Amino acid sequence: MSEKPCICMKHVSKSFGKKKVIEDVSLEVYSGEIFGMLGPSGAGKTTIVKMIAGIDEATNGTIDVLDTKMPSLHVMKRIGFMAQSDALYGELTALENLQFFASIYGLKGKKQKQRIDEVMELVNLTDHIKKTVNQYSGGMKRRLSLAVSLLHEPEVLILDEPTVGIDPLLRQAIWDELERIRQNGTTIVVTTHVMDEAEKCQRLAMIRDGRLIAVGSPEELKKRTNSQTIEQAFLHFGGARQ
Ligand SMILES: Nc1ncnc2c1ncn2[C@@H]1O[C@H](COP(=O)(O)OP(=O)(O)OP(=O)(O)O)[C@@H](O)[C@H]1O
Repeated sequence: MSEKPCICMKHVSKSFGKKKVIEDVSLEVYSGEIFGMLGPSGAGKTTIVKMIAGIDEATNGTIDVLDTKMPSLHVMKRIGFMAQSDALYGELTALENLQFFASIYGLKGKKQKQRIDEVMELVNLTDHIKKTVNQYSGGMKRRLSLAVSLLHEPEVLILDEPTVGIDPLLRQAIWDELERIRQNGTTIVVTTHVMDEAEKCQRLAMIRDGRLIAVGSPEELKKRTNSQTIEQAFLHFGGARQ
C-alpha cells in the first residue's frame, strides 16, 4: 500500500433541497487500501460513495479521484461501482447481463468469456448463469451485482453494502476476494454497518449524521478510545459529539 491519495475529498457538503445530508467531509483514500465507511442507516454513506463514483455531485467542496475532479466521465470508466439497489436487467439471463456490462467496459471475445467465468465462480453462481435474473433471490442478485462490478478489474472499486443478505460463508469468500483484488493494486471503498467487516479494512471513516466523526485504522481507532471493539470505539466517538 502506497501513501499516495487516490481519492481526495475536501470540505464536501451535500444538500437535497434545503436538507443538508453531508456536512464538511474531508478525507483521503490511499492507493491500494480497503477503506471502509462505517455508520448507521441514514448517516450518509451512500451519498458519499455516489459522489466519489461521480454519480452524484457535491453541493460544496471538491472530490478528486485518480487526480481528476469528479464527476468525470473519463474517470468513471476506471471505477467499478456496486450500488445498494441492483442495477440488473430482470428479463435477461445472468450471462446476458454480464455480456452487456462487459461490452460497455470494452471487454470482448476470449477475455470477456474468461472474466465472466471467473467472477461467476467467485460469487458462486456458475450453475445459475443461464437463469433470468427475475428468477434470482435477493442474495443472488447482490452476488450478481458484485460480479458485474468486478468484471473489468477497475482501478477503484466502490461497493455500497456489498454483503447485505449474503450468508457468512460467502461473505468471507467475498472479503477474501476483495483482499486479493487489493493486493493486485485496486483501491476499494466499501460501506458497511457490520462491525466485523470494518475490522478487515486498512482504514475506516466513522460517519454519523452526515459528518465524519473519526478516521484511522481499526487498531488506531480502538487504541485512541481505549476500546476492545470497533463498536465501542464508534460509540465513544459518537458519544463525544453529544
Ligand atoms: N435523493 C434524496 N433526496 C432527499 N434526501 C435524500 C436523498 N438521498 C438520500 N437522502 C437523505 O440523506 C441522508 C443520508 O442517506 P444515505 O442513503 O446516504 O445514508 P446511508 O448511510 O447510506 O444509509 P443506509 O445504510 O440506510 O443506506 C438520509 O437522511 C436520506 O434520507
